[in-house]
Amino acid sequence: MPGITGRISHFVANDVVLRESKGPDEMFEALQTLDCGLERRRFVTGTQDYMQSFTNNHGMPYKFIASGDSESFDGAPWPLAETRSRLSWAARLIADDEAMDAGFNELLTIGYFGGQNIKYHDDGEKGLGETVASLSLGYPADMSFRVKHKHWTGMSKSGVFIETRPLPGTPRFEDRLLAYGRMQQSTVGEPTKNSISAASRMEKLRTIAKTLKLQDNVKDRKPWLRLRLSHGDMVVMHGQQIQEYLEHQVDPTGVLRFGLTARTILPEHLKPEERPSYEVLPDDGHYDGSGIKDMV
Ligand SMILES: O=C(O)CCC(=O)C(=O)O
Repeated sequence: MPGITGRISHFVANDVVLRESKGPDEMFEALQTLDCGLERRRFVTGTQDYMQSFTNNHGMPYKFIASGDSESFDGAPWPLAETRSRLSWAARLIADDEAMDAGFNELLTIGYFGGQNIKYHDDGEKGLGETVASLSLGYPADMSFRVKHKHWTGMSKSGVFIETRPLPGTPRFEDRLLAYGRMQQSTVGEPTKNSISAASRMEKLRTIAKTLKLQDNVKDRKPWLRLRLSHGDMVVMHGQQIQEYLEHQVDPTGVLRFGLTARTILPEHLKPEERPSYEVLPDDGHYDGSGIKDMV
């Protein structure tokens, strides 16, 4: 993606993948018959509202927008460990680094029924690894990515110029890039030739937003990327900047879909009381894509 270090990869399932043993067809069937403990959970934001869709979480706890306990992969319905293994395999192909050696340690399952969806958000919470992958089962869905509000307009909602490199294609890109470069050269600290106080820096950032006539106008902000996720497809998002600059939403097109998303929760970011009582072992790596390799 222009200006962003990172990759979004779409793995399109073919008939071999769909029909293989423990593949998406069997998983979809099983998720409808096994008790997966899907439930509507409350948002963690203090409201008493429930999320529309039905969720559960396995492996390390994920401090998601919805509250609720996490459960061990041991004893979980088989499609969940199978999904973890497939997503870890896909992510290793994209993220060729040690961080993926143990595979993902967390899996969030979302069941979407008639008309439910997940609105724009990012998966860049503190304490997450920089690779996130998901598997789609059931009705197709549209996954859309768009530039976040502040990165689109170039300023915060209170009118302060933001100090991150602008993305090509966003309003006033050239001017913002120049202003960004200049601001990078001045530091906050003891007054020196290049240094200014925090208060005058803030004032300067407001002035830049006004001078550049940045507008809090997002009507031209169309999705930058739209993927039609069919049954069995996987998506791997790799790179912290994808989550920093972009947000995504997922809109199922039919009455029943499961979206299973795996992440790496960095244990050092969990408080002792947040750690699970069970051990989350590395993924056993049993899925190796051999069904597809055998075709070639
Ligand atoms: O349903 C999906 O495919 C993805 C859900 C999602 O965006 C998330 O868990 O962050």
